[in-house]
Amino acid sequence: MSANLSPIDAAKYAAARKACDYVESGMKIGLGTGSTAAWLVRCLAEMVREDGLKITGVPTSSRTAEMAQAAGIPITTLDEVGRLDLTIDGADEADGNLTLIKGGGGALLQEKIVATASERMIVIADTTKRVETLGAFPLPIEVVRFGWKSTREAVAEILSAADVMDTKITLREADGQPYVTDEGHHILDLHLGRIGAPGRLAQSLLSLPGVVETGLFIDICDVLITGHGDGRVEIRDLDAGTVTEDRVTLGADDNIFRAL
Ligand SMILES: O=C[C@H](O)[C@H](O)[C@H](O)COP(=O)(O)O
Repeated sequence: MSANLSPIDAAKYAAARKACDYVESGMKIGLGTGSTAAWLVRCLAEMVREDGLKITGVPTSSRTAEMAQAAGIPITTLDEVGRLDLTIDGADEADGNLTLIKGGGGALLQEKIVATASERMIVIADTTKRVETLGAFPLPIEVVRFGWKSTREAVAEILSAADVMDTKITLREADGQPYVTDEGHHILDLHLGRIGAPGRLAQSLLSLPGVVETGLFIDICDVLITGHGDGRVEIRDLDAGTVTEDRVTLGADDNIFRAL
């Protein structure tokens, strides 16, 4: 390999590079947020620069917007384009039905809006994200700042009756302060251990007025591309009902590694 990528970064890169096979000139693409999505932005930027790929990106966070802009990917807003061809994003966990936990990076609300405005959503991940049952990763929920403590109490009540293993709730912080999302909300992280019924839990949480959105993505993701550190990728396509394997060459793309 041309750069000293850790196996986890190589896996993320492999998944992101494979996802680029689904991108065609002229497409409007939702650009995800996080360290895996950052690889996608680098790969797409390279295709724009070197292959003349013509795409318009709709970023799912201010961080991704800055990165895409700096990398030379033309970006616009969701309101400008309305509907997208494809969104490619990372995830914190994905189960066999491609139900996801997202929001580890705090961008779940914009990510869900962009993904649901897309014809297709592809999730790119390393193998650590693939789980049998969701819930080992704390479930982020975005809550309105006003009265967030009351919302936390109401969430605790819901959890006490839910099919989960643990019920601890923490307010996400950044630099010792409550974290504020791009949309001006707080995030509560729900440490549940195991989520037995994701759909029911999401519905109950969304019934609370202070809860804006949950990090549970249900029936949104169409394709999961899981990358391995040696360049192997597994492509699980729900629509096609197929699981296929492929390999991404690591090290052939010097420019992308130099751009790190
Ligand atoms: O809010 C952040 C997003 O949902 C990310 O896509 C998710 O946290 C995965 O991030 P990473 O690729 O850095 O593990």
